[in-house]
Amino acid sequence: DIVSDRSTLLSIRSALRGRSLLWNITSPTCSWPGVICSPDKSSVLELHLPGMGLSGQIPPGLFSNLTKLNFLSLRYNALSGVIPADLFSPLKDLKNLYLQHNLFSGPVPDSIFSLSNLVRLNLAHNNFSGPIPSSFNNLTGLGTLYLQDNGFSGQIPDLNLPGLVQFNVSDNQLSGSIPSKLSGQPKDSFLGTSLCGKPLDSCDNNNNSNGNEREKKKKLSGGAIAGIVIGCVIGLLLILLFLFFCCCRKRSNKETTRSADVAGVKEVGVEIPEEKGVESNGGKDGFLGSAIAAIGVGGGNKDKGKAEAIVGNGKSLVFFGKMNKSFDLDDLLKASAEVLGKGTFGTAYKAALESGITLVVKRLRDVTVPEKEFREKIEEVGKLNHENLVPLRAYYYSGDEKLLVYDYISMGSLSALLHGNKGAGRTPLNWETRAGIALGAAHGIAYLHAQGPSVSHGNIKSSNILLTKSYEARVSDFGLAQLVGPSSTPNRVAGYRAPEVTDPRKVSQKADVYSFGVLLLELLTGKAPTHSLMNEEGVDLPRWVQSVVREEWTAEVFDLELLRYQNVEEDMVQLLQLAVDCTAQYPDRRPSMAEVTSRVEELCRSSFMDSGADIIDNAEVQTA
Ligand SMILES: Nc1ncnc2c1ncn2[C@@H]1O[C@H](COP(=O)(O)OP(=O)(O)OP(=O)(O)O)[C@@H](O)[C@H]1O
Repeated sequence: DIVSDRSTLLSIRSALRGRSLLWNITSPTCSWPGVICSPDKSSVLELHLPGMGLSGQIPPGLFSNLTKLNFLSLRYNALSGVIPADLFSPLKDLKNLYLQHNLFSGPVPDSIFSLSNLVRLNLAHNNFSGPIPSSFNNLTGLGTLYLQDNGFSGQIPDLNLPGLVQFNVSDNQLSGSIPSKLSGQPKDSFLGTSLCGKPLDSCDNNNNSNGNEREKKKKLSGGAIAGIVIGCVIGLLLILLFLFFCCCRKRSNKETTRSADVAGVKEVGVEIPEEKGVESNGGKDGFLGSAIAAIGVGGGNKDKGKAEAIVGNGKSLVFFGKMNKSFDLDDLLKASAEVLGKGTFGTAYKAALESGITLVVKRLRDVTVPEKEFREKIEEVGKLNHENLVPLRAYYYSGDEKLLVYDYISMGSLSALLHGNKGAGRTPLNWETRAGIALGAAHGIAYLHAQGPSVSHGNIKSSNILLTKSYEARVSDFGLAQLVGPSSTPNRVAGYRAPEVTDPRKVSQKADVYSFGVLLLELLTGKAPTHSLMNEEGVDLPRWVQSVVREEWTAEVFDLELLRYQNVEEDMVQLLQLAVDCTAQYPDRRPSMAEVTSRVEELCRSSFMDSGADIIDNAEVQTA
């Protein structure tokens, strides 16, 4: 019953150090973070303590009373030592056991093999050792068995688990042949071992090639020495030849300069230090004009000619709105440039003008619409004006070149911020910031949709949500999907695309809502949807989240960085619900963008009024 469950949880609290100490003994057991009870609150069904900083050894009998537990997650902690053999014996109903990313050592505890209801078992990224026990065969309902990155040795036993879908033993000291029942698993599941046989190379090949290689090594050793000597002599000769060539060139250069001075010729040039990432003509300078010409023409002195041709052909930049024409095409082409990235529609350059203004120039490729239509459509885009959109300042159109000029948004994209630098020194994105970004992006998209029922963005994803210094969201790249051919659409938009979309140039407003829903899931889970095919369940982000939520493991989906904040779970769950609604399979079941915006607004209001979203620091943990 709940009284004995509570006493077990309290002993867990005193045995394992970490954030679980924050369980407040004056509040009911079922309200403690990570504890999920049965609907009548009579027993604890799930215990989720991922990334709680738990450490130390687990004492025997620690889970003795939690007999109704079906989900136990202790992943991403620093728990260590040998797990007591009978630790899991009382947990007869356990279906999911997640112990990955700890420091456990020794053999797999025997009691695991008595858990006849177990469906998912993850022991990966620990220091478990010894052979992989054949008693895994007792777990007849097992669907997932992850043992990668441990110290398991010897052969894989003959496993006969009919329901096994996910299996991984990579990065262990295993050898011998892979049992035939596991030959249908992907190669990656066995890499970093000395195993052989399907899906890896056949064991015969392995033996032969090992033998051959050993022989070759023996035979080659004499020839190798001779080779090294000859190589050294040739190398020396080449160096001498090179030095001789350099001397000759220097002398001839001096002569040329002298003759130019004599004739009164002086070349004028602005020296700009070479910038990292500039796609320039052979890396000689960092001008945008040169970068663009280098791509179009291929190099040499033609670059200059090309840049001049763009300026000199009578056409010029077309400006939008109140943007005073403080620069012209010539200034733009003379700006020092840095490649920001290659996107669906072309390459984006950061261009720093001599006047101090920084802009972004997008060089479109594969523009499929005729000039008249292009100009009409881009004029429509230029007229849009909202604080949550990246303003299009100007464009340039010629037969060869189509350039779009935007404001430079200094903090880069949400994608880079969420998935870029995961190392030390990174500032975690807190709940308020994430909710604020969601709200800003929703406003921007809702404004686009308000222009008319046929107006949509068509390419909503985290690399198109740019952030200002104060983390305000600016939606970019709107209106471009209709201008370029479908062939140039890379796969990375796939994770955001609504299931009904077949032509990327025809994305409805409801399909935008779907993509926005995926973006919300990305903000909440910290997972990139484009990588989701590689996630544990092998499905896309919306389906993964839906399956987790359906089985009521909601806390498992959130980004670990978000679990550091108190009093916001309710709001996080509400935003998750909204994301799930947006990613409904059928378009008419999805809310409109206007409704989405008011729901995000509502929860931001409640979240920001409640100023309890503070980071729990270690000092508080110690004193709680
Ligand atoms: N106005 C801008 N200010 C700052 N960075 C920008 C700006 N526009 C684009 N970027 C950044 O430049 C990079 C390339 O952008 P681009 O829009 O060309 O491609 P993408 O967003 O990766 O893909 P797609 O073309 O499908 O939108 C991205 O990292 C993007 O965040």
